[in-house]
Parts: sequence; C-alpha cells; structure tokens
Amino acid sequence: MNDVKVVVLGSDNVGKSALIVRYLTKRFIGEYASNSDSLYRKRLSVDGRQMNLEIFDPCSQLREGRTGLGDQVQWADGFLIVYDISDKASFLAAQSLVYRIKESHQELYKSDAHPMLCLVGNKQDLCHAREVEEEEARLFALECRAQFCELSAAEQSTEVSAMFARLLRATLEYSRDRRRHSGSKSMAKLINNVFGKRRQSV
Ligand SMILES: Nc1nc2c(ncn2[C@@H]2O[C@H](COP(=O)(O)OP(=O)(O)OP(=O)(O)O)[C@@H](O)[C@H]2O)c(=O)[nH]1
Repeated sequence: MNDVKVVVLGSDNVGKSALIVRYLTKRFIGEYASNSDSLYRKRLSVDGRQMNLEIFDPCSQLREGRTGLGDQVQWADGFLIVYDISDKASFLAAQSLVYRIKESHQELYKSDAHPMLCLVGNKQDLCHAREVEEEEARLFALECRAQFCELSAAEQSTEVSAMFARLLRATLEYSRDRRRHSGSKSMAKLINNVFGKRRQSV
C-alpha cells in the first residue's frame, strides 16, 4: 500500500476546504468550519494503484503557529497551493508560499530536488470578476516547475478529481524516492509531534 501526504495551503477564503471536500465527497457544501486544523484520510485507487491518502488543511489562524512551513515540508509529499482568480492578493500570497516552500525544501534536503507542487486558481466561475490572468499564473507555475490548473470547486467536480489525480500520480513517484532517503521512523514521529489535532475520515 502506498502512503501519500498532501498539504493544502493558500490565503483565507480561497476555497481550500471546498476543493478537498469536493474531491473526497464529490459535493460542494458552501460553508466550512475554519477554526481548526483538519486531517482528512482516505483509502483510494489511482490508475489501479491503492493508496492511503492524507490531506492536511491547516487552520488559517494557526498557520504561523504550531505547524510551521518547515514541519509541513518535512511531512508532505506534495503541496496544493490555492488562490482565488478574482483576488489578486491571494495570487501574490500563493507566489510567496511557493518560494518559501522551495527554500525550505532546499534547506531541509540540501539538494536541488524540487518539491511536488500544484498551483490551483480556484473560483473560475467568477471569471467576470477576474483579477489574475490565467497565462500569468501558468507562466509562474512553469518557472517554478509546478503543475497548474484553473477550476471551480463550486461547479466542476470532474476537473477537481482530475487535478488531484494528476498531483497524486506525480506525488506517488516522488514520495517513493523521498522515503528511500529519509527514515520512516522519523516521519512517524514528526506526524505525531506536528499534528496533534482532529483527524477526519471522509
Ligand atoms: N464562487 C465560488 N465560491 C467558492 C468556490 N470555492 C469555494 N467558494 C466559497 O469560498 C468561501 C471560502 O471557502 P473555503 O473552502 O472555506 O475556503 P478556505 O480557503 O478553506 O478558507 P479558510 O478556512 O478561511 O482558510 C466559501 O463561501 C465557499 O462557498 C468556487 O469555486 N466558486
């Protein structure tokens, strides 16, 4: 069985929880509690490969607290960085997150290997209020060797599933290599240290 761990980051209100819940349940609920960290766990199959997926959705208010970015980089096999296409500030914040994750990854692994990243422009249904051009975001992702897509958690269940499947496929390969170079014992310890929080099964 393969284990894959993904952290979802981005500014407040960009739709991080909506994307996760859409992927795991195919539903869009609209409003989500955002006052605590959440760890979603699901056993699933991608391309016939079974995996135990864990998705960590850190609480905005705690983001700079208990679970620092360094801890998350050490824990995660992949990152989903979300912005809202109708909110330029959220795109700038996503860019800053990408840079910080890459820096932290380099410091931690002392190598030029790249972290597994996917940049997602959410709320595509609000394109009449667009503040971030798709091309600008695509180019940024290309420069940073990140996957990229624009979609709407509210309206596009198939696209959300396809985006996660693409990330998980790439992350699966990446996580195998990474575990080969890091002790699974220390990873288990890190999870317990870092994520003393609610765990959710969907
Ligand atoms: N129009 C539109 N609204 C969306 C979409 N995705 C999420 N929303 C709305 O955006 C708001 C924030 O969604 P959340 O999923 O709670 O966002 P979040 O990033 O997890 O927010 P925090 O937990 O505060 O960091 C909610 O009102 C959602 O209904 C989308 O694709 N389109």
